[in-house]
Amino acid sequence: MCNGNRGEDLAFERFSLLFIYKRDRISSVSLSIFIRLLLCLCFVTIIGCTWKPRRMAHSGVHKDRGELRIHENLDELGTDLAEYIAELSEASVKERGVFAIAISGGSLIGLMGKLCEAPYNKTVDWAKWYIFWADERVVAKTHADSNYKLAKDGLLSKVPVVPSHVNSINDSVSAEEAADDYEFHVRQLVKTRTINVSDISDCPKFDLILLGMGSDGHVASLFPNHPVLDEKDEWVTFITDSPKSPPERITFTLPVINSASNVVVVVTGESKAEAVHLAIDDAGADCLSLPARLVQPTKGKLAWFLDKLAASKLDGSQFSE
Ligand SMILES: O=C1O[C@H](COP(=O)(O)O)[C@@H](O)[C@H](O)[C@H]1O
Repeated sequence: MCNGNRGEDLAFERFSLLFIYKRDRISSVSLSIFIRLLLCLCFVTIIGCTWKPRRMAHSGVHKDRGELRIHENLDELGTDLAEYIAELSEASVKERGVFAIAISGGSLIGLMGKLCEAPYNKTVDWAKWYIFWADERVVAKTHADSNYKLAKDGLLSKVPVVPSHVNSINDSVSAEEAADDYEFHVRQLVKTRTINVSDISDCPKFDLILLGMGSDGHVASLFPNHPVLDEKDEWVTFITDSPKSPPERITFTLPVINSASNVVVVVTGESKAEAVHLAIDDAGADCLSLPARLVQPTKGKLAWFLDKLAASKLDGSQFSE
């Protein structure tokens, strides 16, 4: 009898312990679920409060002229452009360990200004950037017309790029020599694959070439009806008769521009709306030789960053959302 009671007591004790264990386990599981739900809620609330929708007036893909990103105003264009460049930089650094970017002069530099601000000034891997110029005016680097000076004052001096990665032209020689010298320099960096090489020619394949466009449709220093538009062999050429001052310039040629992995053309303002229309829409035979229209990356991606004014003469029917 005595043993029977002891056995029942033990069984009851075990059952109670099991019950307490299960109850505690169930309550710790529900506590952890509750905490997770609470954290999710906090996260969603924080994101909800800080996220500002990127306002693009219109965005879509043109049937054969690349991606169109049309913005309400310059501020929104600048925000989108900074994010776009930062994403390309990250992808390129991940894939190749470096980011070889060629920039232009003019209004483009001001529109890249948000790259010097948070978060990009901290999050972009600036040490991996190798900077080149798609075109340069052959003037001293201290001259107000210098594309290098423009970029240095407006961008490069504000972010931690490595000075030896800034590949500017030799400004103490003639335009012809400066072009030869720059091409030689680019060739050395293609050999070491700091600049990638095209899969279908021996051309350099820049990770990104950023272009502006003049109201005459010029890009880099490739002006309408100029013989350098036909240059097929040189990577970098020169002109001494630029219709826009200063007359002496060096410029990447079309084969180099069209070999890039990414080409971005940034155009703003009503005065350029007609040239944008000719560069993008099917606007007859006249537009076919416009320099901006000759920008057609063979394998790379082309994107247009426009404000509403520059896009105001576009034929909307030619691109899809
Ligand atoms: O002369 C030049 O002009 C174009 C366009 O300049 P913008 O001020 O009208 O945007 C520029 O992209 C190029 O680099 C520059 O040399």
